[in-house]
Amino acid sequence: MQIKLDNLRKTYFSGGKDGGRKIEAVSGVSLVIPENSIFGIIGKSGAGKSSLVRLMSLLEQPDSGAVYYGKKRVDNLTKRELVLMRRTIGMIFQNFNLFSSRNAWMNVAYPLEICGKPEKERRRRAEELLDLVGLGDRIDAPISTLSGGQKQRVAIARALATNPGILFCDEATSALDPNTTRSILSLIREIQRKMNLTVVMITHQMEVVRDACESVAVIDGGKVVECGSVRDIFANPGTETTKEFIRSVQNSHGDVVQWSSRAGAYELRFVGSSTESPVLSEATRKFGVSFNILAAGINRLIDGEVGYMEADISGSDGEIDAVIAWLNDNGVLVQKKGAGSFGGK
Ligand SMILES: Nc1ncnc2c1ncn2[C@@H]1O[C@H](COP(=O)(O)OP(=O)(O)OP(=O)(O)O)[C@@H](O)[C@H]1O
Repeated sequence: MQIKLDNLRKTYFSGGKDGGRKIEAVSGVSLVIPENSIFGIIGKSGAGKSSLVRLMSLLEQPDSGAVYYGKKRVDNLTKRELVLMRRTIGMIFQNFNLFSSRNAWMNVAYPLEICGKPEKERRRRAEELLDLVGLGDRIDAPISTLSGGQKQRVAIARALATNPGILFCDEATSALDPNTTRSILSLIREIQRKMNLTVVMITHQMEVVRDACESVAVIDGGKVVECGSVRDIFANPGTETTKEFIRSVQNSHGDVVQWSSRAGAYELRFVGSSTESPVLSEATRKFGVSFNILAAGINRLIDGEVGYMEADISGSDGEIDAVIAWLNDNGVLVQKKGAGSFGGK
C-alpha cells in the first residue's frame, strides 16, 4: 500500500502548554512512499523521526496535514475504524516490546488473541510465522532464553500476525551488533518480497539505508531536507547532513582506503557503468591531465554500487575544466572539495 504524507505538522510543549517551550517536532512534512518497497527515513537524534513515525502509524494525530494509506485518508478515523486500520500495520521497535511472561509463540499470537481468533488457529499461524523468521525450533522458548536477534525475529513474526500491508521498523536494529543487524535486514528484505509489504525503516544508521532501502528521506529539524533513491543520494548528496551520514558509513567499514593524510582537491563519484570502465585512463589520454589518487572506496547498495575517490588533478585550468565536463558526461560526478554538491543541486 502506498503511504502519502501531506504537509504534516506536530508541535509539542515541554513543561506544559502555558508558558512551556514550543517544539515543532514535525514541521510540514510531505512524502510519497511507494507501495511494495523499502523506504528509509534517516535523521540524527532529535530530528523528529519518532514523532513522524507516530503520525504515520496512527499512534498520534497531527496538528494539521493528512496521512493517506493508498487512496484512503487515515489520520481522522473514528475509534472503531482506527482499530480495524491498525490491523493493516505491523510495527517493530528497538527494544522489541515483547511480553517476558509469554513464550515465543504466545507473543506472536497476541494480536490474533485481540482479534478473537480461536487458540488452534493462533497456534498454527504463530508456528507458520516463527518458521518464516527462522525460529521454527524455538516455538515454546521463554523470551528470556532468546538472544537480541532472536527476540527481534519474534517481534517481526508478531508484527506480521494479522497479515499487514505496511511494516514500520522504528530503529529496529539499533540495539543489535553488526552481524545480527545484517541478518535482520536481510530477513526484512526477504519478508518484504514474499509478502509484498511497504516497509518504512526509521533509523539514525546509514548502514541500514545502504543495506536495505531503495529510497530514503533525510530529515533534520522536523523537515525533509533531501529525498530520493538511495543510489542517487549516495552518488550526489545535496546537504551537509546527508554527506555526514555517508561519511559515517565510509569510515566505519573501511570502505574508503586513504593512503595519504592529505585530502585530494577533488571528490569523484562513480555510478552505474562508470564503476566498471577505465574512465580515468581514458581521461588522462584524451586531455593530457594526470590524477593523483589519495583515497578510494566503494559503497555496495541493494541495487548497484557507488564508487568514491579523492584525487588531485594536474593540468592547466582549461584542461581540468574540460576533463571534468567529459567525466560528468561519462557518469563520473566531480566536485571540488568543499564546493557544495555535485551538479549544482
Ligand atoms: N511527547 C513529547 N513532548 C515534548 N516534546 C517532544 C515529545 N516528543 C518529541 N518531542 C521533542 O520533539 C523533538 C523531536 O523528537 P523525536 O523524538 O521525534 O526525534 P528523533 O529523531 O526520534 O530523536 P531520537 O533518535 O533521539 O529518538 C525533540 O526536540 C523532542 O524533545
